[in-house]
Amino acid sequence: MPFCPPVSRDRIISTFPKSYNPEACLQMKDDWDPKAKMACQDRAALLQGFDRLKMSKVVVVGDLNVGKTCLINRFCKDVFERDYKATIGVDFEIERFELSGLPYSLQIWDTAGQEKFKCIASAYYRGAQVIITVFDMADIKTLENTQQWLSEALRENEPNSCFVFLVGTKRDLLSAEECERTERDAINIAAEMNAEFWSVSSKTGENVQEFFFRVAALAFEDAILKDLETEPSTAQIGDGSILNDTALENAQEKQKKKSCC
Ligand SMILES: Nc1nc2c(ncn2[C@@H]2O[C@H](COP(=O)(O)OP(=O)(O)OP(=O)(O)O)[C@@H](O)[C@H]2O)c(=O)[nH]1
Repeated sequence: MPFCPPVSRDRIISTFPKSYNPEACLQMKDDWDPKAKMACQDRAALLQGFDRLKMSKVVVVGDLNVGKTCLINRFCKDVFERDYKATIGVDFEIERFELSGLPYSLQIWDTAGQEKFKCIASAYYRGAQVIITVFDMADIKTLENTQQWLSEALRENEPNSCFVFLVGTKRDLLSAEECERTERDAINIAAEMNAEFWSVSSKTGENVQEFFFRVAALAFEDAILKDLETEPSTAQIGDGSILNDTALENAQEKQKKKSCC
């Protein structure tokens, strides 16, 4: 099995993360899908699915200056940069988690919002499991543009293959009333986009970790369920049947050969 260093304690997700607002969420449930849960509990499912389960691609899009880079940096590095530095083309971070006892990573792509870099950035939309469309809660025009950003990102991906999130940043700049009004508008747009809505501040860190944990949990569970659909042998193992030692050794042997190749 490939070497995998331990995940830091604050990236261990053991319970299913809640949505920000039940009016605009992608899943109402408060626990993992039972099938996915069983597959995770099974050591053989870990070994067989390791290659494909380890990483999901997340693409972050939205107008320039809305706070995409700050959102990613707050989560991945716990820093906030006050001065604006435009992203040139794309950049990415890899963030490692442990979910239900399994290692899992998000590859988070930060794309440029500036028009002149759009053609470079859009080349990286393909193969996304998650699309995060970002707007600035203090600049309502940027909310109106999110649907355009989403359709451009979706165009590069298979239909119904992506989870979509709509994230409002800079909530620290708004009064409670302004925040409520903007969130109401955003929830309506999220419904049209079939997206889950979150309202965050990268400056204060409010809701940032909760948001990315939610992204990781939904993408991870989806990856496991898709894996069970495409590989019936894994599904059988995931049914909870107890493996005997020979079956487990065979699975380990198979995994060794895969990593070797
Ligand atoms: N007050 C406040 N300012 C923020 C927040 N997030 C970002 N900013 C500021 O907004 C500006 C733009 O942030 P970026 O993260 O660079 O914006 P971007 O969307 O990545 O911009 P492009 O790279 O051009 O696409 C910076 O000056 C940040 O300091 C926030 O939550 N609160």
